Amino acid sequence: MQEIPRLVLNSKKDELFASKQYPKPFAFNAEVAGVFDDMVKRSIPLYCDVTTYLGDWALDYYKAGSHIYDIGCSTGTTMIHLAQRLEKPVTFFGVDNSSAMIAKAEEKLDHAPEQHRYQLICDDVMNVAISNASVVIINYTLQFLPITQRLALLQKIYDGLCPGGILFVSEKVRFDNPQFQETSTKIYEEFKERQGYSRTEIEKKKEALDNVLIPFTEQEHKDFLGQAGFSHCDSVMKWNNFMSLVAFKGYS
Ligand SMILES: Nc1ncnc2c1ncn2[C@@H]1O[C@H](C[S@+](CC[C@H]([NH3+])C(=O)[O-])CC(=O)[O-])[C@@H](O)[C@H]1O
Ligand SMILES: O=C(O)C(=O)Cc1ccccc1
Repeated sequence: MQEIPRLVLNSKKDELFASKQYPKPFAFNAEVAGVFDDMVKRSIPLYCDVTTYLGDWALDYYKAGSHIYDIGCSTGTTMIHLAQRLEKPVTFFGVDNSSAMIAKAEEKLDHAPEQHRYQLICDDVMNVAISNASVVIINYTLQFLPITQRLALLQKIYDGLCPGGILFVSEKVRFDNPQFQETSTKIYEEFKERQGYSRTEIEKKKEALDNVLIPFTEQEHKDFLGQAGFSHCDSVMKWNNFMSLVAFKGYS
């Protein structure tokens, strides 16, 4: 059994929405990149657990010499974590359209293990070719893409995966039932308060994210993954309104 390394998280404290100047609408600019590691750790329930857990899945499905894509790689936390755990050599592709995030990822990858190759691509994922992939990760990123692009992206990922490869998807999700949606929102906001965010910070970020982060329901994710061609998919982790799914590309 493998020891799990600690995640490399190093940013300033996120106090963006406590200040007068904050990104509205929300954008992945230099200010956000500068506090991002703290922001995700305190805003996404089980963020560290999900990241180490996807490593457990990757270990079972990755192939030597294949490509591993992290779509919406932000500051490179997932890539460096995987790189530390995968022994056979692979090529990592970190894709993000925020130059501020890519700059942070470059710094983090300075200390990455040497058996792998790393390529950071600063571009919209819709412009990036995907090929020879054994594992593709898209964590908390599909939710920021225009809904009209989401199926096309999943199809492109499917086409770029080798048979037997997996896609690991994590997202904030919405509940169909309005009462469940209301309760889960309340529970999520209490989670944020326990993480040290004030009511004002929570409200201001919520406004900034309106129409920027558009969550699907669990069923919508499963439908889209099926339509994209995946032979099966399942939810593998869920906390209230955040979840992870794994989709498998079959051999036929
Ligand atoms: N069209 C796009 N093309 C490329 N990148 C994009 C696009 N839209 C948004 N992004 C990028 O997707 C990332 C989403 S954050 C991912 C966290 C990471 N996965 C993590 O597990 O640490 C999630 C969050 O902040 O909630 C940002 O860095 C955007 O710049
Ligand atoms: O959905 C929210 O309210 C969040 O705060 C999630 C989030 C985390 C990091 C960047 C953007 C959104």
